[in-house]
Amino acid sequence: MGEPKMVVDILTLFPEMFTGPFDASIIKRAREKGLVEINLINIRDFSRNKHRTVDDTPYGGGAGMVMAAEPLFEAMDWIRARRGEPGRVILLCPAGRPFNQEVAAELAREKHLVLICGHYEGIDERVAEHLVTDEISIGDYVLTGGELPAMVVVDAVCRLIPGVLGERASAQEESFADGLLEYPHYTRPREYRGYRVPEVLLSGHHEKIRLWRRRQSLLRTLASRPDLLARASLTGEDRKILASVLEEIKS
Ligand SMILES: Nc1nonc1C(=O)N[C@@H]1CC[C@H](O)C1
Repeated sequence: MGEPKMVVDILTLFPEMFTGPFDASIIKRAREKGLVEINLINIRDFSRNKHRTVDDTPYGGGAGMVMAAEPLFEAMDWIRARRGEPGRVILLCPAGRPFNQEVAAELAREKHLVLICGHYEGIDERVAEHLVTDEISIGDYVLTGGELPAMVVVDAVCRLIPGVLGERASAQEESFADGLLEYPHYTRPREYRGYRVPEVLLSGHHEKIRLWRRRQSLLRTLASRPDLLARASLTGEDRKILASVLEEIKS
């Protein structure tokens, strides 16, 4: 097995949270194929006191606990000693850059990512100031820890690594790559409880099917995410399809 295409070191207090998602399906296969190496590193192993504490009360008072800097600095020293300077050191937090497909594609080009999963009220600011290169948020809500966000980021990034999805990469990538939502998918049977598959998909007419799918992507994006449509890279054909859709709506 050659060098993995990507190494992800995850600093977490709960490594056991990751066994399920990373030992199944596509991520599992990517690891077995040696396309990605995921190392779960327990922050508590780098605590330098006999009670193995990793948090403490906040300076300035206030409720809750703060994750201490020392174990994270020590863990980063250990990572650097083993594998050199990571490409990115990512802190998952609500204040971070909103995670999306573009960010996933950017991270998928890196050789070595470190993800830091926070807990408690937050992490000593010296970690963000002196260790972190990127703060990323998976959405505007507050979770109990950074582990689920880390799984989301790893999932979205790993599937973009060449060879992970194999030949199945196509459709989802194409549609999101140009910023549109996916067209609807159908499989056997042709009719189920009276619900039929659109005739065009049974026609074997590839050009009609391509056009129908593109129209569906445009319609869905227009209806659910007009903001994406405004930013999407549309072709002349797309604009014609949209014009005809808007005509139909008006009539
Ligand atoms: N939304 C998010 N996207 O990334 N991370 C989060 C998030 O809610 N993190 C928690 C906040 C306090 C605790 O430290 C962990």
